[in-house]
Formats: sequence, C-alpha cells, structure tokens
Amino acid sequence: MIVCENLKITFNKGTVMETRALSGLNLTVPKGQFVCVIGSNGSGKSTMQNAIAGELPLDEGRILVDDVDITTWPAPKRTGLVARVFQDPLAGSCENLTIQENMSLAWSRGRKRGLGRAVTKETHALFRDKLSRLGLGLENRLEDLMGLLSGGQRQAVSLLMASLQPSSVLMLDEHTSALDPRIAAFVMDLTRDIVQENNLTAIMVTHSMRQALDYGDRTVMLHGGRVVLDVAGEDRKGLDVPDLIRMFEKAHGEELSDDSLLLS
Ligand SMILES: Nc1ncnc2c1ncn2[C@@H]1O[C@H](COP(=O)(O)OP(=O)(O)OP(=O)(O)O)[C@@H](O)[C@H]1O
Repeated sequence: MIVCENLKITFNKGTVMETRALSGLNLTVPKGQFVCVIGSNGSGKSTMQNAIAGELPLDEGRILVDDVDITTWPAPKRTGLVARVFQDPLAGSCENLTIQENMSLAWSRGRKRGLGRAVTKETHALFRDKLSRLGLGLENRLEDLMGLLSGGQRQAVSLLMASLQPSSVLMLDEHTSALDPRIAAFVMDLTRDIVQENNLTAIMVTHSMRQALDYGDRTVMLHGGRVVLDVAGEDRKGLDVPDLIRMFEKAHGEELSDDSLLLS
C-alpha cells in the first residue's frame, strides 16, 4: 500500500519562476490496486511520481509505503520498494548490456544477495521462461544486446524487469505513449496481466483518457497539483470519456481545455 499525504512541492520558490507543482496531493493506493492517473499538461503527474521515487524532496507532506514512512529516504534506498517503467523505452534499461544482463540487474535490485549483472544457470532458465511468455521470441535472444530491440520489445522487457523485483509499488510513466497503437495495445495488455499475476500495486500515468478507463481498477485525475476526480468500482463501470470530462467540469467548475488529453 502507498499513502501520499498532503504532498506539496513548489519549484523556484520566491522567484518570478515560482511554480506550485503539488499543492496538497492526497492519494492512498491499497495493495494490489491498479490506479490510472490522468491530468492535463503541468497538472503534477510526473512530479508526483518523482516524489514517490525519491527524486524530488517534498516541501510538506508524507509518503508511506506498507506503513513505513519513506519521506526522507533518498532515491537509492527506495529502489527495492519502487519499480519504474518510463515513457522513453531507452530509459529503463542499458543498451550496451545483453537482455539477460539487464534482467539480472533488475533481479538483483532490492535483494540483499544480488549478483549484479552476472547470470547463473537458475536465473538464465528463469529469464528464458519469463521471456517466452511474451510470445515475441526473445527467449532465444537472451544474449543479444538490449539496444538491438525495438521500442515495443524494450518496453515489454522493461515491464518484466520491473516485476522481477520484490517491490511494493510499480510506477508506469506514460510507458506506451512512444509506441505505435498496435504495439501500445500489446504492452498495455501485458501490463494488465503482469500487474494481476503479481498482485502489484500500480500507479500508471497516461495521457489517454480511454486507457485510464479501460485498464486498472481506478481512475484518478490531477489538476493544479492535487486530485480533483477519483472514480472506482461500480461508479467507474461503463464510464466513457465524455462522462469523465463532464465529471471533471462539474467538480472543478472549469472546462477541460487540454487538447492532448481530450484527443487521446
Ligand atoms: N524541475 C522543474 N523545475 C521547475 N518547474 C518544474 C520542474 N518540473 C516540473 N515543473 C513544473 O511543475 C508543474 C507540474 O509539472 P509536471 O511535470 O509534474 O506535470 P505533468 O502533469 O507531468 O505534465 P505533462 O503531462 O506535461 O508531463 C508544471 O508547471 C511544470 O512546468
């Protein structure tokens, strides 16, 4: 479970560039829940994820993971708790290492007796098995460099890598937005399966309102650095994009004017 309590972050405080990115954000995600987060440009989605990962210090507020207050933990200390898949397929893995070396690094992360990038007979068999389930033939390419894979293949392997860790929270940051629609749909279905099979607690940021309604258990919208809409369960079933827009406008008293959000 993750609890974000009254998160506040202001950039460039006291200057003309002052920007309040998070303005008292509250979000509690129970264990095993898959939350989709949407919001217009600048609404605070990335800042929230960076704060959870420990990449940005909070001005105010607390972050708890499985009842442990991690607010002051530096990012490296959180790697065993928080796994991330980024928008850029190149960001989450090392192109100069082989597929199995990348997977080995992910396997070691957060484990006390990790082997780094070294591959054993057991981990080789495990990685082969995991890769074969993707149906992309990558189980026969374990020794290929990661840099040889397409963007979609790389995101699929990154997802597998993220689920190899015994982490408490999986954060997905627009991880399909750089892919063509067919591959994006494949990676999204894979995401759903991996989250379900591993009972992961997942927070997925997306610019697609459709995706935010079709996947996961809950849809949360950010605006002005806080949560302005939060739907789950029966209230979410059958909701369509125009319903979501109407709900936002009713709750917030202003029109949703971000084309990138409305058109995707
Ligand atoms: N490092 C930074 N320095 C200064 N301002 C920043 C920084 N990072 C983010 N901001 C500002 O904070 C606000 C929230 O940004 P954030 O990137 O979290 O939004 P977002 O919802 O992820 O937007 P997008 O959908 O465009 O990625 C924006 O006004 C942004 O310009």
